[in-house]
Amino acid sequence: MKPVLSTDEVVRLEDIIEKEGTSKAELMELAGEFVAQEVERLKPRHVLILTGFGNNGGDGWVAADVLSQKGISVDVVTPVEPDEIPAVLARHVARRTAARDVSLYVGPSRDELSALLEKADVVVDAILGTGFHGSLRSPFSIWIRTVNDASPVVVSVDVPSGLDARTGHVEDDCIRADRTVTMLAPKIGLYSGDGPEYVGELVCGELYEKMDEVIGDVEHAAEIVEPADIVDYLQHLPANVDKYSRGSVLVVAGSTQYPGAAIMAAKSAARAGAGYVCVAAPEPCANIIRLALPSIPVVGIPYDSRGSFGAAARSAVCDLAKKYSCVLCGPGMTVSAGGMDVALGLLELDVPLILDADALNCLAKASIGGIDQTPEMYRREAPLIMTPHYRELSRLVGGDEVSDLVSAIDAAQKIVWAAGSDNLVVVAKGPTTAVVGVEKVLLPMSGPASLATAGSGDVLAGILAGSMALWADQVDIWELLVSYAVAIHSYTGFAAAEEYGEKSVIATDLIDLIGPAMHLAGDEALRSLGLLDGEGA
Ligand SMILES: NC(=O)C1=CN([C@@H]2O[C@H](COP(=O)(O)OP(=O)(O)OC[C@H]3O[C@@H](n4cnc5c(N)ncnc54)[C@H](O)[C@@H]3O)[C@@H](O)[C@H]2O)[C@H](O)CC1
Ligand SMILES: [K+]
Repeated sequence: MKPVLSTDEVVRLEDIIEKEGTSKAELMELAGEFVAQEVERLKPRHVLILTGFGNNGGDGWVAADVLSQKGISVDVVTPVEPDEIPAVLARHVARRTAARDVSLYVGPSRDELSALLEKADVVVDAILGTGFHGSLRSPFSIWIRTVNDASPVVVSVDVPSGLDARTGHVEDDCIRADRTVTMLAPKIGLYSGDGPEYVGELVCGELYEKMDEVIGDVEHAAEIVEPADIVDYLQHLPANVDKYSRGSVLVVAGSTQYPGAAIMAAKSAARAGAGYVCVAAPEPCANIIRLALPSIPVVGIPYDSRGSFGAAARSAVCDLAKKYSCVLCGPGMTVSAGGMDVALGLLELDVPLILDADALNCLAKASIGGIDQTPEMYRREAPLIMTPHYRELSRLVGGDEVSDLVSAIDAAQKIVWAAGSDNLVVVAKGPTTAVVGVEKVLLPMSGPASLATAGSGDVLAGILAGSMALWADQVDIWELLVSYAVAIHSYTGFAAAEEYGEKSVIATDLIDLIGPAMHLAGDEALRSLGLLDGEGA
């Protein structure tokens, strides 16, 4: 797994590295050399480097120096003369570079900048890095707009200028990078909010050769889950399995209004590997589900006047639930008094439980001021996975704004820290999904935008349930198994987009692609471990 840091932790890491004997000036030299190396790979004849007032600019000045010494023609744009640059380290490297064979442009007009952009093969954006917050001031606001209008090939240093590296928020404009070369470790803002839209391809220059020895000394905002990390869950089934040893899932879901959600979740659980799946649904919609899923038994449950779970549903569901390896509750069940009772009843049982969709909305309704204010409601021994999207997550914590990855992680941590259990995981679903446990925040591979379609969450919940049933006995870190399920869901999105077209994917398409998605994930894992060459087995 690859660590992702907050900007505060990057500063702490730099201090630790300095204590170990590598100064910040040396880090800037290494950063600039790394940028130059990445730019050189694009084989430019003419490079334009835009620098700011701070150390991000310093990295750009070093890159200018290195590239010019390699015989590449380099123009450097700076807001002030090198002697007037306020940041000490950046001023030092700017003075040095200015004395070399580079062309300097101090505070160019918009037209002058446009002319420089026109002759550049590659533009290096070293205007603003982790020190940038708030709204853009002149001249950078104008520079950034001019660059984006010209749309050249852009390599951003550390962070695309204009992006707040703490949150991923873009207030005004932001450089649209083709590639972002980030230093030491990726910053959380590159994955949050507007970040993914501007970052382009992300490359990390670790710079410090003994990174492994120091990276554990700082807190990680999150960790990226790589294909090799989930390889354990991609193994073949042992030859001696039977349908019970593969694990069983009870899907507590559906209503007259939404029988389809129960159908999609149950079928996905079966496709994800569970040996036996059963649906418990309000009686009036049970037959529709039976017709759609001939291989899956459906138990009719007492219902209310709207065709949702009714007053007697709790005991019927809980009696059944005890017999399964894992229970998924929520898809399509609507928010009703009976549904609320069912969700609260399942929380009291000693069975691995996934709460999704309306089960979470029921929970939010049953608590005052957020579930984190009443952790006893969900404190339990058996594993509990909650899978809210950002809006459901906001409701769960009493209405806090959840609008991006950073605020989603904060909200999810409130929930898991209140209970303090290793067996509790919140999957904060969004453009970048975070898997949040007490100790770890994992970022599994994100899927394509095609996954943002109605019913996609029901498929994910089913994949998660099927995976839990199959692997429950062998799990060390629940966050990792959950990340595996999220990654498989992402792969179904890529496979479906390829087959049906990006905009045309509907949730039911994803279900039959769960198997192929596992193959894709398996191939990728083996390839990254060096056990598979080329396009696949
Ligand atoms: N961490 C590392 O691995 C290394 C990082 N390096 C680079 O240093 C920058 C961070 O440098 P810093 O000087 O702290 O900040 P910036 O260069 O990002 O910018 C500060 C500069 O920006 C101006 N500014 C701030 N807000 C605004 C605004 N709203 N509008 C306009 N201008 C603004 C302000 O004047 C400040 O002076 C990091 O990103 C890396 O690229 C090192 O090189 C070594 C390794
Ligand atoms: K930058």
